[in-house]
Amino acid sequence: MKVVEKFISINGEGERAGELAAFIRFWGCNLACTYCDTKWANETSCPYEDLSPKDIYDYILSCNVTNVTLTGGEPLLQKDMIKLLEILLKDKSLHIEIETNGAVSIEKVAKLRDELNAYDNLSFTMDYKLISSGFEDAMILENFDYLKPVDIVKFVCESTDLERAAFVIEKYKLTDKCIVYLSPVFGKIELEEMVEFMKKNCMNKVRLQIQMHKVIWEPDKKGV
Ligand SMILES: C[S@@+](CC[C@H](N)C(=O)[O-])C[C@H]1O[C@@H](n2cnc3c(N)ncnc32)[C@H](O)[C@@H]1O
Ligand SMILES: Nc1nc2[nH]cc(C(=O)O)c2c(=O)[nH]1
Ligand code: SF4
Ligand SMILES: [Mg+2]
Repeated sequence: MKVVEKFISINGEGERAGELAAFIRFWGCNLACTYCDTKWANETSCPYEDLSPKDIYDYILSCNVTNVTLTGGEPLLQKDMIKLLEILLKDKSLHIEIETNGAVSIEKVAKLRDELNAYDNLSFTMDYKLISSGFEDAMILENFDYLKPVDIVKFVCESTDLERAAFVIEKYKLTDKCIVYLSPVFGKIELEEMVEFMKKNCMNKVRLQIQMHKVIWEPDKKGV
């Protein structure tokens, strides 16, 4: 599997924000979002380590942390992802979070989670890419069918995206299915504007979420 960086940090996003996690960042993506903060990881010239699922599990064990974030790039493009998850899910002490872009089917992973009844050990944080990303047309809407209450759908927004985010949340009744986040494209929208929008649109059960690691460290620092 193509790994461009691996590190321990606090998780800056998601349900376990603030908790320590081992991060595995995989190389390559099928999208090229305008705002992507890890474009470097998607470049053909980006160096990577070729690690087996077992190598990755051994690294995770060596970290001595129980949360694991699989990210990228787009982690679900890695051909051994199911093998990796089969190994990780045998270890009931781990909680695995998969950051995915909504443009790759989550069906196989979701079905593995069903088979293993592993809802306490695996969750998706899936983006719904909005207009400003340039990739709304790539969204696979069937992915919504596989989401469970432990999962997150995240809408990363600029000002021009807010109305569309509210529309999609309502149309697919996402707050009834899973956790829903609105998150700013870093530095591109005032947080106050997002809160005012949430108030005006009575966005109950939707949460504003900020990338904590960009507050703690320089926003483009790698490995944190
Ligand atoms: C780098 S992506 C990797 C995982 C997957 N490719 C995806 O897009 O979900 C991880 C998360 O960072 C978010 N992200 C990327 N660039 C961002 C930015 N400039 N501001 C806020 N969030 C950003 C993405 O929307 C996604 O939720
Ligand atoms: N600290 C920290 N938390 C994160 N949560 C999700 C991340 C990601 O890049 O997907 C990330 C990241 O890059 N750093
Ligand atoms: S899908 Fe994720 S990794 Fe790919 S370009 Fe968009 S934000 Fe970056
Ligand atoms: Mg990141």
